[in-house]
Amino acid sequence: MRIVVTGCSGQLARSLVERSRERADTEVVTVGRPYLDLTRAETILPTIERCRPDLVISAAAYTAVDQAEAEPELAFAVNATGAGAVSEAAACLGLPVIHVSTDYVFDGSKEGAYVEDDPPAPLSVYGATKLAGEKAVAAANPRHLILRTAWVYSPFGKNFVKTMLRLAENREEVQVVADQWGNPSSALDIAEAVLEVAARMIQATDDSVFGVYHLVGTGVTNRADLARHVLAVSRTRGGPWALVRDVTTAEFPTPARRPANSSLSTARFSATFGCVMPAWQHSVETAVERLLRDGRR
Ligand SMILES: NC(=O)C1=CN([C@@H]2O[C@H](COP(=O)(O)OP(=O)(O)OC[C@H]3O[C@@H](n4cnc5c(N)ncnc54)[C@H](OP(=O)(O)O)[C@@H]3O)[C@@H](O)[C@H]2O)C=CC1
Ligand SMILES: Cc1cn([C@H]2C[C@H](O)[C@@H](COP(=O)(O)OP(=O)(O)O[C@H]3O[C@@H](C)C(=O)[C@@H](O)[C@H]3O)O2)c(=O)[nH]c1=O
Ligand SMILES: [Mg+2]
Repeated sequence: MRIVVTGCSGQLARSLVERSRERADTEVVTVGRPYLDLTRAETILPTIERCRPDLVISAAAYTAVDQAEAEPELAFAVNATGAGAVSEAAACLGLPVIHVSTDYVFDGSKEGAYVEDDPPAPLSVYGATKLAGEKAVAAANPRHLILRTAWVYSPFGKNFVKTMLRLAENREEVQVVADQWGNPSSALDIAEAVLEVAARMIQATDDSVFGVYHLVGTGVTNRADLARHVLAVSRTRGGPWALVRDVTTAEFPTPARRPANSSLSTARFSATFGCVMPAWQHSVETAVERLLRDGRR
């Protein structure tokens, strides 16, 4: 099977490429700017068509959560209009689409884990544009999976795990919010699960598998405890370390509001696809070890 993924340098795109190399029957091709630009609708269908894929993964997005507050039009163009156009292109070519969305569609006021049917109520421009993207993707192509993930980290690109290692190099202490709870998710683990379900989607003869699913690492934590785990692993492997001081969100103001609890239930995904994600602690350990060994890219 040949899969086209939007975005070339993205964490998930690069993880999909890496994981596909372990599968003889799977080829992943990434397409990005300038050839496929989500803000230039006319670039989308021809670029995807040229790759002759069996399935499209819509992973490219405007992911700068704070920056999005200052440029909502661009974030909307990429995350909503652009995502919808990718889904429509897939539909035109007779292909199913897997679109990646976020925990930030929720406001974080729920006690316990969000399920797929809980009402979304984004607090940020990024969250609102991703929610609009979900709707556009679903409207354009009935053969869609919308996978909401969260707190993604990997050896690639920008992410919280790499930020903590970098900060610890020059600081004795880092201040991290302890009142934001969620599910740290390894892009490599997500990629593995996505390639597993991709095959199922291509073969699906009825529409029952299509829809919205939550797909995150197993277990819930807060940002400060995540940082502490990253740096504890780093220290035992001879890497940088710093003390993590708990702060409140009020003490660490940012342009975008973020949910206090955006933990997601993966019960629907596991029940449908028989796939359980590794514990977040274990995957963080693997990622930190690799980052210390191979350097941060
Ligand atoms: N990172 C996270 O914590 C989470 C991410 N998600 C979602 O998962 C998906 C993958 O995230 P992740 O891999 O971390 O993203 P990254 O931020 O690592 O990569 C984003 C990708 O989108 C591409 N992109 C941005 N704008 C455009 C555009 N106009 N046209 C074409 N491509 C564009 C970038 O291209 P370029 O290489 O040219 O910059 C880049 O390849 C996204 O949909 C995101 O919303 C969901 C939950 C958590
Ligand atoms: C760097 C840093 C951040 N923080 C806080 C700020 C914020 O409230 C929280 C997370 O900060 P970040 O900006 O690293 O992460 P953020 O950009 O909010 O990450 C989000 O990205 C998008 C794409 C998603 O879809 C989400 O699932 C989520 O992963 O941690 C600290 O408390 N201390 C620090 O030193
Ligand atoms: Mg292969």
